[in-house]
Amino acid sequence: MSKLRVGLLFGGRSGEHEVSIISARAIANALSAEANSQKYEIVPFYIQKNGVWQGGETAQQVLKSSEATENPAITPNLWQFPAETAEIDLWFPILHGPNGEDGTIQGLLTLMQVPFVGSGVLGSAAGMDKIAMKTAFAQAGLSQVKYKAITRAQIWSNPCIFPKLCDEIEATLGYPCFVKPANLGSSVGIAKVRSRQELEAALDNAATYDRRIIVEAGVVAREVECAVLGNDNPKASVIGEITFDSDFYDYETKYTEGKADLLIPAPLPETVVQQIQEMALQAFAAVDGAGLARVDFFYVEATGEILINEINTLPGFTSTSMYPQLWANTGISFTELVDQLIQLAIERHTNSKLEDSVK
Ligand SMILES: Nc1ncnc2c1ncn2[C@@H]1O[C@H](COP(=O)(O)OP(=O)(O)OP(=O)(O)O)[C@@H](O)[C@H]1O
Ligand SMILES: C[C@@H](N)C(=O)O
Ligand SMILES: [Mg+2]
Ligand SMILES: [Mg+2]
Repeated sequence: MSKLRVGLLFGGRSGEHEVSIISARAIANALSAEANSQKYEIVPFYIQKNGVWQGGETAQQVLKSSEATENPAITPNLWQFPAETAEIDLWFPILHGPNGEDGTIQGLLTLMQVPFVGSGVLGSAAGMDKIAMKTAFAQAGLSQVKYKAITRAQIWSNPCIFPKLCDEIEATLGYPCFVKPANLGSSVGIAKVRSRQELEAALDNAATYDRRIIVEAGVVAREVECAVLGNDNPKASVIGEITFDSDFYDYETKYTEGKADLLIPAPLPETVVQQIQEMALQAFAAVDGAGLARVDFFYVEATGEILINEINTLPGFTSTSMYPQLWANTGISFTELVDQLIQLAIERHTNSKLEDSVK
Protein backbone atom coordinates (compact mmCIF):
# COMPACT_ATOMS: atom_id res chain seq x y z
CA MET A 1 0.00 0.00 0.00
CA SER A 2 1.45 3.39 -0.93
CA LYS A 3 1.87 5.93 1.83
CA LEU A 4 -0.23 9.08 2.08
CA ARG A 5 2.00 12.11 1.43
CA VAL A 6 1.30 14.55 4.27
CA GLY A 7 2.36 18.17 3.63
CA LEU A 8 3.42 19.56 7.00
CA LEU A 9 3.10 23.34 6.84
CA PHE A 10 4.87 25.34 9.54
CA GLY A 11 6.58 28.63 10.40
CA GLY A 12 4.39 31.31 8.90
CA ARG A 13 3.99 35.07 8.71
CA SER A 14 2.95 35.46 12.34
CA GLY A 15 4.18 36.52 15.77
CA GLU A 16 3.84 32.81 16.67
CA HIS A 17 6.33 31.67 13.98
CA GLU A 18 8.80 30.10 16.43
CA VAL A 19 6.05 28.29 18.37
CA SER A 20 4.81 26.80 15.09
CA ILE A 21 8.26 25.35 14.33
CA ILE A 22 8.33 23.64 17.72
CA SER A 23 4.76 22.34 17.29
CA ALA A 24 5.69 20.99 13.82
CA ARG A 25 8.66 19.08 15.22
CA ALA A 26 6.38 17.33 17.72
CA ILE A 27 3.85 16.46 14.98
CA ALA A 28 6.65 15.19 12.71
CA ASN A 29 7.91 12.95 15.54
CA ALA A 30 4.42 11.54 16.10
CA LEU A 31 4.01 10.91 12.35
CA SER A 32 7.37 9.12 12.32
CA ALA A 33 6.35 6.75 15.14
CA GLU A 34 6.13 3.15 13.99
CA ALA A 35 2.31 2.95 13.84
CA ASN A 36 2.13 6.05 11.61
CA SER A 37 5.30 5.74 9.53
CA GLN A 38 3.79 2.71 7.74
CA LYS A 39 0.91 4.92 6.56
CA TYR A 40 2.27 8.43 6.16
CA GLU A 41 5.22 10.08 4.44
CA ILE A 42 6.03 13.54 5.82
CA VAL A 43 6.77 16.28 3.28
CA PRO A 44 7.70 19.44 5.21
CA PHE A 45 7.10 23.00 3.98
CA TYR A 46 8.56 25.89 5.93
CA ILE A 47 6.90 29.28 5.46
CA GLN A 48 9.45 31.98 6.17
CA LYS A 49 8.55 35.10 8.14
CA ASN A 50 8.39 37.01 4.84
CA GLY A 51 5.80 34.52 3.55
CA VAL A 52 8.04 32.60 1.14
CA TRP A 53 7.48 28.83 1.07
CA GLN A 54 10.51 26.57 1.28
CA GLY A 55 10.30 22.83 0.62
CA GLY A 56 13.06 20.24 0.23
CA GLU A 57 16.29 20.41 2.17
CA THR A 58 15.63 23.87 3.69
CA ALA A 59 12.34 22.75 5.26
CA GLN A 60 13.94 19.51 6.47
CA GLN A 61 16.75 21.48 8.08
CA VAL A 62 14.46 23.91 9.92
CA LEU A 63 12.42 20.97 11.17
CA LYS A 64 15.53 19.18 12.42
CA SER A 65 17.70 22.00 13.76
CA SER A 66 16.78 24.16 16.71
CA GLU A 67 17.34 27.33 14.68
CA ALA A 68 14.88 28.88 12.27
CA THR A 69 17.02 29.77 9.27
CA GLU A 70 15.78 32.64 7.15
CA ASN A 71 16.66 32.55 3.49
CA PRO A 72 17.19 35.92 1.81
CA ALA A 73 14.01 37.79 0.93
CA ILE A 74 12.52 36.90 -2.44
CA THR A 75 10.66 39.64 -4.27
CA PRO A 76 6.93 38.90 -4.14
CA ASN A 77 6.52 38.75 -7.94
CA LEU A 78 9.06 35.91 -8.08
CA TRP A 79 7.23 34.07 -5.33
CA GLN A 80 6.08 30.56 -6.15
CA PHE A 81 5.14 27.27 -4.49
CA PRO A 82 7.82 24.59 -4.28
CA ALA A 83 7.17 21.94 -6.95
CA GLU A 84 6.46 19.20 -4.35
CA THR A 85 3.21 20.97 -3.33
CA ALA A 86 1.55 19.39 -6.39
CA GLU A 87 2.21 15.90 -4.99
CA ILE A 88 0.61 16.31 -1.58
CA ASP A 89 -2.31 14.01 -0.68
CA LEU A 90 -3.23 15.75 2.56
CA TRP A 91 -2.13 18.96 4.30
CA PHE A 92 -1.33 19.29 7.99
CA PRO A 93 -1.07 23.03 8.66
CA ILE A 94 0.49 23.54 12.06
CA LEU A 95 0.61 27.31 11.80
CA HIS A 96 -0.41 29.52 14.71
CA GLY A 97 -1.80 33.04 14.53
CA PRO A 98 -2.49 35.24 11.51
CA ASN A 99 -1.79 33.94 7.99
CA GLY A 100 -2.17 30.33 9.11
CA GLU A 101 -4.77 29.80 11.84
CA ASP A 102 -7.12 32.49 10.51
CA GLY A 103 -8.64 30.99 7.35
CA THR A 104 -6.10 32.34 4.84
CA ILE A 105 -4.19 29.08 4.34
CA GLN A 106 -7.44 27.16 4.76
CA GLY A 107 -8.91 29.10 1.82
CA LEU A 108 -5.92 28.24 -0.33
CA LEU A 109 -6.08 24.54 0.63
CA THR A 110 -9.85 24.46 -0.01
CA LEU A 111 -9.23 25.83 -3.51
CA MET A 112 -6.56 23.16 -4.05
CA GLN A 113 -9.26 20.54 -3.28
CA VAL A 114 -6.91 18.52 -1.11
CA PRO A 115 -7.97 17.47 2.43
CA PHE A 116 -6.43 19.34 5.33
CA VAL A 117 -6.35 18.99 9.12
CA GLY A 118 -8.43 21.40 11.19
CA SER A 119 -11.17 23.95 10.70
CA GLY A 120 -12.20 25.42 7.37
CA VAL A 121 -12.24 29.08 6.37
CA LEU A 122 -15.14 30.16 8.58
CA GLY A 123 -14.13 28.23 11.70
CA SER A 124 -10.52 29.38 11.41
CA ALA A 125 -11.37 33.06 10.82
CA ALA A 126 -14.07 33.23 13.49
CA GLY A 127 -11.90 31.28 15.93
CA MET A 128 -8.87 33.52 15.40
CA ASP A 129 -10.45 36.96 15.74
CA LYS A 130 -11.22 37.52 19.43
CA ILE A 131 -13.95 40.05 18.61
CA ALA A 132 -15.73 37.77 16.12
CA MET A 133 -15.33 34.76 18.43
CA LYS A 134 -16.83 36.63 21.39
CA THR A 135 -19.80 37.69 19.25
CA ALA A 136 -20.38 34.04 18.31
CA PHE A 137 -19.97 32.94 21.96
CA ALA A 138 -22.48 35.57 23.15
CA GLN A 139 -24.95 34.37 20.51
CA ALA A 140 -24.50 30.81 21.83
CA GLY A 141 -25.30 32.03 25.36
CA LEU A 142 -21.79 31.45 26.76
CA SER A 143 -20.74 33.66 29.70
CA GLN A 144 -17.63 35.78 29.26
CA VAL A 145 -15.93 38.89 30.66
CA LYS A 146 -17.01 42.39 29.64
CA TYR A 147 -15.00 43.72 26.73
CA LYS A 148 -14.66 46.56 24.23
CA ALA A 149 -13.69 46.22 20.56
CA ILE A 150 -11.44 48.93 19.14
CA THR A 151 -9.78 49.66 15.81
CA ARG A 152 -6.25 50.90 15.16
CA ALA A 153 -7.75 54.02 13.58
CA GLN A 154 -9.41 54.94 16.89
CA ILE A 155 -6.00 54.74 18.58
CA TRP A 156 -3.74 56.32 15.97
CA SER A 157 -5.68 58.40 13.49
CA ASN A 158 -7.71 60.72 15.65
CA PRO A 159 -5.94 62.22 18.69
CA CYS A 160 -9.20 63.95 19.73
CA ILE A 161 -11.13 60.71 20.32
CA PHE A 162 -8.31 58.76 22.00
CA PRO A 163 -8.71 60.35 25.50
CA LYS A 164 -12.48 59.75 25.33
CA LEU A 165 -11.86 56.13 24.37
CA CYS A 166 -9.58 55.66 27.38
CA ASP A 167 -12.17 57.36 29.65
CA GLU A 168 -14.79 54.95 28.40
CA ILE A 169 -12.56 51.90 28.99
CA GLU A 170 -11.81 53.10 32.52
CA ALA A 171 -15.51 53.69 33.24
CA THR A 172 -16.85 50.44 31.76
CA LEU A 173 -14.04 47.91 32.33
CA GLY A 174 -11.88 49.46 35.06
CA TYR A 175 -8.44 48.21 36.14
CA PRO A 176 -6.82 45.81 35.79
CA CYS A 177 -7.85 45.17 32.22
CA PHE A 178 -6.23 43.21 29.39
CA VAL A 179 -5.34 44.83 26.06
CA LYS A 180 -4.95 42.32 23.20
CA PRO A 181 -4.41 42.34 19.45
CA ALA A 182 -7.63 40.63 18.25
CA ASN A 183 -5.82 38.20 15.92
CA LEU A 184 -2.88 36.64 17.69
CA GLY A 185 -1.97 33.95 20.21
CA SER A 186 0.69 32.77 22.66
CA SER A 187 -0.01 36.04 24.57
CA VAL A 188 2.01 37.99 21.96
CA GLY A 189 1.13 41.71 22.20
CA ILE A 190 -1.04 41.22 25.32
CA ALA A 191 -0.67 43.54 28.32
CA LYS A 192 -2.29 43.58 31.75
CA VAL A 193 -2.77 47.25 32.59
CA ARG A 194 -3.41 48.99 35.88
CA SER A 195 -3.24 52.70 35.09
CA ARG A 196 -4.06 55.26 32.43
CA GLN A 197 -0.43 55.50 31.40
CA GLU A 198 -0.16 51.71 30.97
CA LEU A 199 -3.47 51.63 29.10
CA GLU A 200 -2.32 54.24 26.55
CA ALA A 201 1.00 52.45 26.00
CA ALA A 202 -0.66 49.02 25.70
CA LEU A 203 -3.22 50.25 23.15
CA ASP A 204 -0.45 51.85 21.11
CA ASN A 205 1.59 48.61 21.24
CA ALA A 206 -1.37 46.32 20.40
CA ALA A 207 -2.09 48.51 17.35
CA THR A 208 1.37 47.64 15.97
CA TYR A 209 0.23 43.99 15.75
CA ASP A 210 -3.32 44.28 14.47
CA ARG A 211 -5.94 46.59 12.99
CA ARG A 212 -8.42 45.15 15.48
CA ILE A 213 -7.84 45.36 19.22
CA ILE A 214 -9.85 44.12 22.19
CA VAL A 215 -9.81 45.31 25.79
CA GLU A 216 -11.23 42.97 28.43
CA ALA A 217 -12.10 43.40 32.08
CA GLY A 218 -9.57 41.50 34.19
CA VAL A 219 -10.94 38.59 36.17
CA VAL A 220 -9.38 36.85 39.19
CA ALA A 221 -9.96 33.18 38.50
CA ARG A 222 -8.47 29.73 38.01
CA GLU A 223 -7.40 29.04 34.41
CA VAL A 224 -8.70 25.82 32.93
CA GLU A 225 -8.63 24.37 29.41
CA CYS A 226 -10.49 21.69 27.49
CA ALA A 227 -9.49 20.00 24.23
CA VAL A 228 -11.99 19.17 21.48
CA LEU A 229 -11.53 16.49 18.80
CA GLY A 230 -13.94 15.63 15.97
CA ASN A 231 -16.03 17.08 13.17
CA ASP A 232 -19.82 17.06 13.43
CA ASN A 233 -19.87 14.88 16.59
CA PRO A 234 -16.84 16.14 18.49
CA LYS A 235 -15.76 14.94 21.92
CA ALA A 236 -14.31 16.88 24.84
CA SER A 237 -11.23 15.84 26.81
CA VAL A 238 -10.60 15.86 30.55
CA ILE A 239 -9.98 19.38 31.90
CA GLY A 240 -6.51 20.75 32.60
CA GLU A 241 -5.58 23.59 34.93
CA ILE A 242 -2.61 25.93 34.66
CA THR A 243 -0.93 27.42 37.71
CA PHE A 244 1.98 29.87 37.71
CA ASP A 245 3.59 32.61 39.77
CA SER A 246 3.82 35.25 37.02
CA ASP A 247 1.45 38.18 36.66
CA PHE A 248 -0.47 36.31 33.95
CA TYR A 249 0.05 33.39 31.53
CA ASP A 250 2.38 35.32 29.26
CA TYR A 251 4.70 34.06 26.46
CA GLU A 252 7.63 33.32 28.76
CA THR A 253 5.46 31.50 31.29
CA LYS A 254 3.87 29.44 28.50
CA TYR A 255 7.02 28.24 26.81
CA THR A 256 9.70 28.09 29.52
CA GLU A 257 9.84 24.64 31.09
CA GLY A 258 9.06 24.87 34.80
CA LYS A 259 7.42 28.32 34.74
CA ALA A 260 3.88 26.91 34.74
CA ASP A 261 2.41 23.72 36.14
CA LEU A 262 -0.24 21.80 34.22
CA LEU A 263 -2.60 19.84 36.47
CA ILE A 264 -4.36 17.13 34.48
CA PRO A 265 -7.06 16.31 35.35
CA ALA A 266 -7.81 19.59 37.10
CA PRO A 267 -9.01 19.19 40.68
CA LEU A 268 -12.62 20.28 40.06
CA PRO A 269 -16.06 19.02 41.12
CA GLU A 270 -17.58 16.68 38.52
CA THR A 271 -20.47 19.09 37.82
CA VAL A 272 -17.99 21.86 36.95
CA VAL A 273 -16.05 19.47 34.69
CA GLN A 274 -19.23 18.58 32.83
CA GLN A 275 -20.24 22.23 32.42
CA ILE A 276 -16.81 23.16 31.03
CA GLN A 277 -16.89 20.21 28.60
CA GLU A 278 -20.37 21.19 27.45
CA MET A 279 -19.31 24.83 27.00
CA ALA A 280 -16.21 23.76 25.04
CA LEU A 281 -18.37 21.80 22.60
CA GLN A 282 -20.80 24.73 22.30
CA ALA A 283 -17.90 27.10 21.57
CA PHE A 284 -16.56 24.70 18.91
CA ALA A 285 -19.96 24.61 17.23
CA ALA A 286 -20.43 28.40 17.60
CA VAL A 287 -17.42 29.14 15.38
CA ASP A 288 -17.98 26.11 13.10
CA GLY A 289 -14.84 24.33 14.29
CA ALA A 290 -13.60 21.09 12.70
CA GLY A 291 -10.94 18.55 13.61
CA LEU A 292 -9.44 20.09 16.72
CA ALA A 293 -9.51 23.02 19.10
CA ARG A 294 -8.52 23.96 22.62
CA VAL A 295 -10.96 26.09 24.57
CA ASP A 296 -9.67 28.28 27.42
CA PHE A 297 -11.79 29.22 30.44
CA PHE A 298 -11.75 31.17 33.69
CA TYR A 299 -13.30 29.43 36.71
CA VAL A 300 -14.23 31.81 39.52
CA GLU A 301 -14.29 29.37 42.40
CA ALA A 302 -15.95 31.71 44.92
CA THR A 303 -19.06 32.21 42.79
CA GLY A 304 -18.93 29.02 40.72
CA GLU A 305 -18.94 31.14 37.53
CA ILE A 306 -17.36 29.66 34.37
CA LEU A 307 -16.36 32.27 31.82
CA ILE A 308 -15.14 31.33 28.38
CA ASN A 309 -11.91 33.12 27.43
CA GLU A 310 -11.19 31.93 23.89
CA ILE A 311 -10.93 29.10 21.37
CA ASN A 312 -7.72 28.12 19.54
CA THR A 313 -8.38 26.18 16.34
CA LEU A 314 -4.68 25.27 15.86
CA PRO A 315 -3.46 24.94 19.44
CA GLY A 316 0.20 24.49 20.33
CA PHE A 317 1.83 21.05 20.30
CA THR A 318 5.01 22.06 22.14
CA SER A 319 6.28 20.15 25.18
CA THR A 320 4.59 22.69 27.48
CA SER A 321 1.31 22.81 25.50
CA MET A 322 -1.96 21.45 26.87
CA TYR A 323 -3.69 19.99 23.81
CA PRO A 324 -1.74 16.72 23.35
CA GLN A 325 -1.41 16.26 27.12
CA LEU A 326 -5.17 16.60 27.62
CA TRP A 327 -5.77 13.81 25.10
CA ALA A 328 -3.00 11.63 26.51
CA ASN A 329 -4.79 11.87 29.88
CA THR A 330 -8.11 11.08 28.21
CA GLY A 331 -6.67 7.89 26.69
CA ILE A 332 -5.48 9.01 23.23
CA SER A 333 -1.70 8.93 22.81
CA PHE A 334 0.09 11.58 20.72
CA THR A 335 0.73 8.97 17.98
CA GLU A 336 -2.96 8.06 17.86
CA LEU A 337 -4.00 11.71 18.04
CA VAL A 338 -2.22 12.77 14.84
CA ASP A 339 -3.61 9.69 13.09
CA GLN A 340 -7.16 10.61 14.19
CA LEU A 341 -6.64 14.22 13.04
CA ILE A 342 -5.68 12.98 9.59
CA GLN A 343 -8.67 10.63 9.44
CA LEU A 344 -10.97 13.51 10.46
CA ALA A 345 -9.50 15.65 7.67
CA ILE A 346 -10.30 12.91 5.15
CA GLU A 347 -13.83 12.54 6.54
CA ARG A 348 -14.47 16.28 6.28
CA HIS A 349 -13.10 16.44 2.74
CA THR A 350 -15.25 13.49 1.64
CA ASN A 351 -18.33 15.19 3.11
CA SER A 352 -17.51 18.48 1.37
CA LYS A 353 -17.26 16.63 -1.98
CA LEU A 354 -20.70 15.20 -1.26
CA GLU A 355 -22.04 18.74 -0.71
CA ASP A 356 -20.47 19.86 -4.01
CA SER A 357 -22.12 17.01 -5.89
CA VAL A 358 -25.53 17.78 -4.30
CA LYS A 359 -25.24 21.37 -5.58
N1 LIG B 1 -9.84 39.01 30.86
C1 LIG B 1 -8.81 38.43 31.47
N2 LIG B 1 -8.73 38.38 32.83
C2 LIG B 1 -7.68 37.78 33.46
N3 LIG B 1 -6.63 37.25 32.81
C3 LIG B 1 -6.65 37.30 31.45
C4 LIG B 1 -7.74 37.87 30.73
N4 LIG B 1 -7.48 37.75 29.42
C5 LIG B 1 -6.28 37.14 29.34
N5 LIG B 1 -5.78 36.87 30.54
C6 LIG B 1 -4.47 36.25 30.79
O1 LIG B 1 -3.71 36.30 29.58
C7 LIG B 1 -3.48 34.97 29.07
C8 LIG B 1 -3.53 34.98 27.57
O2 LIG B 1 -4.81 35.36 27.11
P1 LIG B 1 -5.46 34.69 25.83
O3 LIG B 1 -5.63 33.24 26.06
O4 LIG B 1 -6.66 35.47 25.48
O5 LIG B 1 -4.30 34.97 24.79
P2 LIG B 1 -3.77 34.20 23.51
O6 LIG B 1 -2.67 35.04 22.99
O7 LIG B 1 -4.88 33.90 22.61
O8 LIG B 1 -3.15 32.87 24.13
P3 LIG B 1 -3.06 31.36 23.58
O9 LIG B 1 -3.63 31.34 22.21
O10 LIG B 1 -1.61 31.04 23.62
O11 LIG B 1 -3.83 30.57 24.58
C9 LIG B 1 -4.55 34.13 29.75
O12 LIG B 1 -4.19 32.77 29.78
C10 LIG B 1 -4.59 34.77 31.13
O13 LIG B 1 -3.49 34.42 31.94
C1 LIG C 1 -0.19 28.23 19.98
C2 LIG C 1 -1.05 28.94 20.94
N1 LIG C 1 -1.78 30.01 20.32
C3 LIG C 1 -1.98 28.00 21.68
O1 LIG C 1 -3.16 28.30 21.76
O2 LIG C 1 -1.51 26.97 22.18
MG1 LIG D 1 -5.43 32.09 21.74
MG1 LIG E 1 -5.45 31.30 25.63
